[in-house]
Amino acid sequence: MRTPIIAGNWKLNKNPQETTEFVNAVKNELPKNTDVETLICAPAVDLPALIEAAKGSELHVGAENCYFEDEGAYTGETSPKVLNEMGIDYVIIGHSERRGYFHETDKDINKKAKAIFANNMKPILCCGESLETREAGKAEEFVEGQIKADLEGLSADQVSNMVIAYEPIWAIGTGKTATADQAEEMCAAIRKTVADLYDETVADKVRIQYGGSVKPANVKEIMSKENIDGGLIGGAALQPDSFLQLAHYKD
Ligand SMILES: O=C[C@H](O)COP(=O)(O)O
Repeated sequence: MRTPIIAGNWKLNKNPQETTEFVNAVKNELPKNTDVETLICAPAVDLPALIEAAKGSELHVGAENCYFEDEGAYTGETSPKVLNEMGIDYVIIGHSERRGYFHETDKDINKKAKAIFANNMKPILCCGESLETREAGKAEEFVEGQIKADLEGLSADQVSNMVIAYEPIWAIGTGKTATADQAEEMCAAIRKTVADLYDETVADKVRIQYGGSVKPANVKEIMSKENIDGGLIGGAALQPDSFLQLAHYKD
């Protein structure tokens, strides 16, 4: 039985004070972790405020990115070792905005996944195709390639415990959601890729989220699909009311 995970990805939004205000507004209203796991992934500068405000609540805390080295001469990067020491649970890797704007490759993403596990945190691995790739009928093939490259060398136990987020680029921040059936079809294909690379047990355990214009109005239908175990949500996770509605999609 996979526990659903509703995660906010704040991207480059909010300062530490706004972070504290958000968490204080939601923390006593969240579902029990055993029912629906909730998570906020915030910019690195907001993480101390996020961790402090979330203490003792059901809310998990995550980073939006990290580097693959723990320390050294890497100006401007964020250490996975320090994220773990701070109390971070999850780190997003491979978001299409990082692949696109910051030229991150599957090799970088694979190294980051290994560094995150080495530091006792869990990666949320994003994958997803462009509109052009989808219209060429190559979405499954493209995402399968990303998954194979990004998971290379990870153990069955590691993959069982991570999260994969399917985020079609054409649905991010555009208001254009993939239909629940399109999202389910791709999440099922990702689970099959994991089964082919590992086995059915691993595929059955790994949690797969959908991301791309998820909002309170469509979350229930998306979450009703067999292979969708959660949402990775940008815009609709910025306001406490909206985040709480997403977290309580079962009610
Ligand atoms: O990581 C989150 C996704 O990029 C989705 O963003 P969005 O919910 O604003 O479309």
